[in-house]
Amino acid sequence: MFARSIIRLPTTLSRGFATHTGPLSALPAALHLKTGQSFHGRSFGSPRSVFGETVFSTSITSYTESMTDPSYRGQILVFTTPLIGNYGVPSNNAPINSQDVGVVLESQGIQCSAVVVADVAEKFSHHSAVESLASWCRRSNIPAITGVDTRAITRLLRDQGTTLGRLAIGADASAPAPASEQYWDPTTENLVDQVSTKYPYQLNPTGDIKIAVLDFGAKANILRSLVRRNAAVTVLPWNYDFNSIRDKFDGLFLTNGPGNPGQCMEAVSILRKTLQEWNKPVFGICMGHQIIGMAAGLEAYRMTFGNRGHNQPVLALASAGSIKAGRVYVTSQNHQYALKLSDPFPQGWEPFFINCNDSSVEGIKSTSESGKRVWGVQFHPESAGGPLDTIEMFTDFLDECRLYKAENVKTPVGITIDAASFMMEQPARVQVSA
Ligand SMILES: NC(=O)CC[C@H](N)C(=O)O
Repeated sequence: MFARSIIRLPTTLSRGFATHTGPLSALPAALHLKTGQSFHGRSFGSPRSVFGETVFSTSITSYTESMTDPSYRGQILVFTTPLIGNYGVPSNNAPINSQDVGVVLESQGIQCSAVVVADVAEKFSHHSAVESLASWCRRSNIPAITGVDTRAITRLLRDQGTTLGRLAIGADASAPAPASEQYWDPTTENLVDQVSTKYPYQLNPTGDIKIAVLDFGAKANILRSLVRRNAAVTVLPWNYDFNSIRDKFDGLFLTNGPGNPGQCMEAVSILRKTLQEWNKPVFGICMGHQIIGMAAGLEAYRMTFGNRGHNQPVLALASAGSIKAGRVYVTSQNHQYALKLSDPFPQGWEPFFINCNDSSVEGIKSTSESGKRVWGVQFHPESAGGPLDTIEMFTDFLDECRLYKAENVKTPVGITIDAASFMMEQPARVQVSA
């Protein structure tokens, strides 16, 4: 349905651009859904078949960032934008310096299980591109399908909800679809444990404010956004006993992460204790926000098809820092779960943002009377990709940490974190994610 001619630039337009063509394989491919529907097309990635949870994203750009976002772990990612791959894939090697988080994209490599596109661009053109989407998928062992009607798939997923699927490649594509009990459900596993760092590590150790990060599968741009604002960041495994070392830090940050937050109850109990006994600022994004909410006494539930895209409008219900009550911010999102809007809200907490499309809870905060400084947002202020409407929330959080540190003489001003005193044995270079 999407004419192949739309990816052929007239020679006058393409002249002067570095354009490249990646040969596509002729292997057949099929996307099977557990609910019985199948879509047939051509393979352009690795020649292997996978199971996964089939989700769609409405983002029109940043396929490289989405595919490397660890929150997509276990998922077959359907792009609703018809032409994907036209600007290729950049090198993921960041220059080594003190503010380096080690990667250009959102983690070390592709995190989703597979990708589904209507029309993969065989030609790509961008000054930073080093390879085509097809070659990146093949090199990363990630299967991919093109030539399928992604509008029809998306309409199905919107009606029946996120659905377990199988991307079958080659001979598997012509074989019958798997029986419904054969579909693997990634949410039954603790995906966070697969992508969280196994060892603590530090970034920008000379920064002026010491922030601990509980890593549920951090997007690199969250770490960059903290480091670029001069935070000294210590990244900890998701279930690290933070309370045993919390006095070394001026603030705590909880990252995004894949799967069901119910798999992370260990982190919920650690945080519950932190919130009861510690008054320093705490900020969480997406999975981090869900963990904060659960520790505060709210319930998390699974949405029908979640929110994945870069144009989700959220209404601020309260003012804090750069955020003004009554304003609508356009946000980047990738989530399947959300916090339930309870009435009344747990004591000491209030809703912070609400989604303008589906009224889901998009943020919570501690009330000013509570004496706490805690925020969680369901959306991604760090973007990558998406709009930067709420990026200053990182500055707000670090400003609060600096203020608290300045006002409380008992905070560890001048204490140098002796990493060896609490870190496990670790390799020389620890990856941001598995
Ligand atoms: N981006 C995220 O952190 C996603 C959180 C959680 N895995 C969800 O789907 O709701």
